[in-house]
Amino acid sequence: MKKNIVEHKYSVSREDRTRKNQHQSMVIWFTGLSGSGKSTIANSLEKRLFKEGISTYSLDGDNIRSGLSKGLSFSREDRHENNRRIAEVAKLFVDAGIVTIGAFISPLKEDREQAKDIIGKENFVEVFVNTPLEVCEERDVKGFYKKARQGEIKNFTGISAPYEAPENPDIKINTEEESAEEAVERLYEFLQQKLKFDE
Ligand SMILES: Nc1ncnc2c1ncn2[C@@H]1O[C@H](COP(=O)(O)OS(=O)(=O)O)[C@@H](OP(=O)(O)O)[C@H]1O
Ligand SMILES: Nc1ncnc2c1ncn2[C@@H]1O[C@H](COP(=O)(O)OP(=O)(O)O)[C@@H](O)[C@H]1O
Repeated sequence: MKKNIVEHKYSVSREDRTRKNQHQSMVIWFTGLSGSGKSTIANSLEKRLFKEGISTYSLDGDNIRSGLSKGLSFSREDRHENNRRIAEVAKLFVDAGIVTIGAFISPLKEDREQAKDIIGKENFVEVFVNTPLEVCEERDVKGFYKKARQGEIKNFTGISAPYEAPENPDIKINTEEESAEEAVERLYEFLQQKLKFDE
């Protein structure tokens, strides 16, 4: 605890909110290259959970970068800070009793480990969207890969900046082999046990 800051104890706890919601809260953190399918699968998963009455919220790289992380670049240091801020916010959402779905490239193992430490490993589900670079580049949904190859975008993940694949993700999805719908169903099944709340 920092000097001159005294922790405030809240009267309503995470446990109270969990009991009210009748499900556990957690962060489902999607990592993968640009265009791998993170946002597509994360969005469908949120819809699926929401339909079942689960309290959810989505955090997405592009959206966070126009607000909370406005002004941050794609340098190693700024990605680190971006991922740290997201993790701190996600931690608050978990405390609020919400299943928080986040989609960020989060390319470095160290930064994802930092996020796990901030949020708590027991509250963290890591989903690796393992779509090969060639496929992401072929899709080129936003035209960024072409620009990165031409040197118009610097530090582009997979082209001129590293992506360190997770070694032990909770779930791995290869979108060449699995449709978004299939991936969502598999994730939904995996989450059933984790969401369970026993009085
Ligand atoms: N240089 C560079 N490298 C990678 N991505 C870039 C870059 N410049 C802009 N973009 C766009 O920013 C989105 C990724 O932001 P994130 O916050 O998820 O990235 S990170 O976790 O901080 O690495 C990413 O979104 P997605 O395509 O949805 O992954 C890109 O659209
Ligand atoms: N099985 C799949 N799962 C997810 N996305 C897929 C799949 N097959 C093709 N796609 C397409 O790949 C693109 C992925 O884009 P997006 O979800 O924005 O990726 P990211 O958020 O990782 O940048 C979308 O155009 C989507 O329709």
